[in-house]
Amino acid sequence: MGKIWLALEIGNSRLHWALFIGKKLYSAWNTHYLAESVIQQLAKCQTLDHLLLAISPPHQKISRENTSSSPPSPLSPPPLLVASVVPSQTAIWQTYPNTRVITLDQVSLKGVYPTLGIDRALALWGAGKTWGFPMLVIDAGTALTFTAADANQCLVGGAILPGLGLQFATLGQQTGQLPLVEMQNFPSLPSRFALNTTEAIQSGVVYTILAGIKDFIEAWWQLFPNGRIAIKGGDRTLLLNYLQTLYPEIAARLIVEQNLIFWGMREIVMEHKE
Ligand SMILES: Nc1ncnc2c1ncn2[C@@H]1O[C@H](COP(=O)(O)OP(=O)(O)O)[C@@H](O)[C@H]1O
Ligand SMILES: CC(C)(COP(=O)(O)O)[C@@H](O)C(=O)NCCC(=O)O
Ligand SMILES: [K+]
Repeated sequence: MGKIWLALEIGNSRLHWALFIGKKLYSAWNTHYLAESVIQQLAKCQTLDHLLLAISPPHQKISRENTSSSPPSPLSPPPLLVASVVPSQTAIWQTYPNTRVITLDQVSLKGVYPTLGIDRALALWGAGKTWGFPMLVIDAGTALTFTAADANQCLVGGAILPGLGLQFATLGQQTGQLPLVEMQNFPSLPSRFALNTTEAIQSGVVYTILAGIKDFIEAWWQLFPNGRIAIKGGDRTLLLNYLQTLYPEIAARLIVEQNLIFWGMREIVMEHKE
């Protein structure tokens, strides 16, 4: 049985977790940020199951059937590999006794610039190494990002804009009269020319994000006709459903994979295998 390790992607909205056993991704899940007190407790967990319980989302216990019949041996804290774009959170996670923060210099992507988000670099690296370069990654997260690399695994570049949730939140919070629109997983698209405020907000945000995605994808295919595209992030399913309605030929060519960053982290672990 391979070495157990935990991967943690710290995004601006929430935490994304993965439990690896060797190079096998065993389980992946999301949680809110954890309180500092909870993080300090993690170091005291005596078994893996206790640790997993502490970092499980409410009502969903992440566990690993004990393959061994023997009682769980006292746990030395498993390695925790952290990729974070939230410096204040990164600092808190340093208190965990066996933390390894992944930094841009550890990602073998070429041509990166110093402030490139580690999440963008790792997702692109994970997608490219899994499905091949040239690769464009769309991350529908707190921010919606486009990040691309060419056939030589060299950064082509990308773009950053407010994600779906951020756009709705900004309209609701920064205006006097607009409601805070929650985007449940609406099966149907709003009317483009809406006749009520809520639908007008949905239309404005959704159609422009979809048009932007289409525009960047067409520009990508102009540059790299055989370029691949992968999409991750909390809004990926919602946006994919809409793309399937509006631009089915584009939707059909998207690789939908939430765990791109974890594939990128695994590449790094395997590259540096002692
Ligand atoms: N359970 C959820 N909690 C938070 N955001 C969610 C959730 N489900 C979907 N989302 C959507 O996903 C977006 C956050 O995407 P995610 O990839 O989780 O963020 P990040 O990696 O930036 O923290 C939010 O803007 C929101 O629209
Ligand atoms: C753009 C991001 C905030 C996206 O993060 P997320 O939406 O996943 O929380 C993150 O990639 C970041 O902090 N980037 C640094 C700037 C750059 O990539 O150029
Ligand atoms: K993200």
